[in-house]
Amino acid sequence: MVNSSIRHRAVTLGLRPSAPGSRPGICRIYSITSQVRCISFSDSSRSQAFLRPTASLAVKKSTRPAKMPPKKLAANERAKLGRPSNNLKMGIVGLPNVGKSSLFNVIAKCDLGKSANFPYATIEPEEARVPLPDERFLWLVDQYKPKSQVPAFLTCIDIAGLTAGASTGAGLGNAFLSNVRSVDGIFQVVRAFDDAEVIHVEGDVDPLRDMEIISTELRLKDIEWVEKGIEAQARVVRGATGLDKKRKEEDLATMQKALKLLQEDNTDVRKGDWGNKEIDLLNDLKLLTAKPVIYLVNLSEKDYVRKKNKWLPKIHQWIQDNNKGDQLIPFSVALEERLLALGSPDAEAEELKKLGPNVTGALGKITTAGYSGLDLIKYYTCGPDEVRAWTIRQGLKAPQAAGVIHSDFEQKFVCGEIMSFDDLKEHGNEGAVKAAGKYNQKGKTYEMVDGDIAYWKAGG
Ligand SMILES: Nc1ncnc2c1ncn2[C@@H]1O[C@H](COP(=O)(O)OP(=O)(O)OP(=O)(O)O)[C@@H](O)[C@H]1O
Ligand SMILES: [Mg+2]
Repeated sequence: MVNSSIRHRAVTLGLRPSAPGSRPGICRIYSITSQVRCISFSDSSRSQAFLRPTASLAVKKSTRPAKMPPKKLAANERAKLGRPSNNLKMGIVGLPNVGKSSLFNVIAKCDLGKSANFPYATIEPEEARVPLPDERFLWLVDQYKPKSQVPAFLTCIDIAGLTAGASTGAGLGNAFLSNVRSVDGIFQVVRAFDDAEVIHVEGDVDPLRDMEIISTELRLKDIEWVEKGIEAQARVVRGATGLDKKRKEEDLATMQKALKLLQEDNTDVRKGDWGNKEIDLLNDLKLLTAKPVIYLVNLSEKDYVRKKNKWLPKIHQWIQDNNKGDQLIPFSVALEERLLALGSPDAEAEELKKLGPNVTGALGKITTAGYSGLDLIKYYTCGPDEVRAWTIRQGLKAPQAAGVIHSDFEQKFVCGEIMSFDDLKEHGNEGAVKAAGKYNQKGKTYEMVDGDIAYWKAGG
C-alpha cells in the first residue's frame, strides 16, 4: 500500500512526488519545490553550464544551515573535525589585494565580490553557491531527460583581507577572523603575480612571507581562544565532582594538548593526532587552524600558461614543511577573467586551444577540491521529473542521507534501493542493473558511497 501519510504530509508541506507512478509500498523521492533552485540549460552550452551559473545563484550573506542531528559513533568509527553538516562553506582568505574577490567573482560568475585595486576593498563577506562540474550528473541528465536538473553546489564566501597583527585587532582583524571562524574550510589565496600597478600591503611580492603571516595570525587567534578556554575549564574542573570531574579534566587535557601543538610545535590543530572524544571537544571550540586549507596560488596569465613561476617550488616546499599534505592549486585570476569576458564556453575553449595544447581553466579544479576538502560527496536521485545531486558528508549512513531531502525520510526510514552510477553506466538502464543483481536494498547501517543513485522507502 502506498504510504498515504507521508504522501499527504509531503503535499501539505508543499512537496511533490518527483517520479510519477510510484510503486505500491514505495514512497518515491519528493522534491521540496519551494527550496529547490532549478536551472535549465540549452543543449549546446550544457556541458559547461555548471561552471556558469547566473548571478542570481549568488546570494548575499549566509542562508540557514541544514543542521544534522548529532550521531553516536560506533566503536570502530572515527570522529571528524568540523561541523557535522551537509551545508558546509569554503571561505576565501588571504592578505589584502591578492585577488580574493576577483576569484570569488569568476568562480561565482557574478560581480558581488568587491574587487578593486586597493587593499580592504572587501569588508562585508559575500556568499555564493557555485555549481560543481560533474560529468556523472551530465550523463544522468542525458539518460533521464528530466524536466528539471539540480547539480551539487559548493558554497563560497569572499572574506576581507587579513594583515599581520589581525589576531590582536589590526585592520579590523577581529571582525575578519570571526568571518573565518564561521566557514568550514579555507581557500587561501596567495599572490605570486608581479604587477607594479597592484599594491602589496607588505611592499613587495613574497608568497612565503604572506603564507607565514596568515598562518601566524590564525594560530595566534587559536592560542588566545584555547587559553581562554583553559582558564574557564579549570574553573569548571574545580567545581566538579566524581565522574563528571574526570570528564571535565579530560576536556581540559585536550585543550592543553591543542595549546602545546599550536604554541610549542608550531602546528595547526588539524595536523594533530586526535581521538574521538578530543575531536568532539575541538569541534565545540571551532578553532581556525582545525579547518582544511587549500592553497590557491594566483599567477600572471603568462606564468600560468607556461606552468612556471619562481615561487611555485618554494610554496610547495613551505607547505611540505609547515602543513604537509595540504593541496596547492595554481590559477590565474587574470586569465579566468579574460575567459569569462569572452561570454561563451565555445569561445573560451577556442581561446584555451590558442594558448597551448594542455591549457585549461582552473575553476572547476578549485571548486572540486573545495568540495572534497570539506569531505563532501554526492548521491543522486533520478526520475523523469528531476535529476538531482544531493550533497552529504562522507561517512553518512543511508537514513541521514535520505534526511537531507526531508526529515521524514530519515525519521520514517525503511530502506533505500541503491545502485551505483558506475553500474548504471555499464549496464545502460535500471532494468539491466537489476537483472545483473546490482540494484539492492540497503538498510539503516548502509554507508553512502559517492555516486550512489538512491530511491528511498519510508514508512508511516
Ligand atoms: N593574477 C593577477 N594578475 C594581475 N592582477 C591581478 C591578478 N589577480 C588579481 N589582480 C588584481 O588585483 C587587484 C586586487 O584584487 P581583489 O580586489 O580581487 O583583491 P582582494 O584580495 O579581494 O582584496 P581585498 O582584501 O582588499 O578585498 C585587482 O585590481 C585585480 O584585478
Ligand atoms: Mg576583496
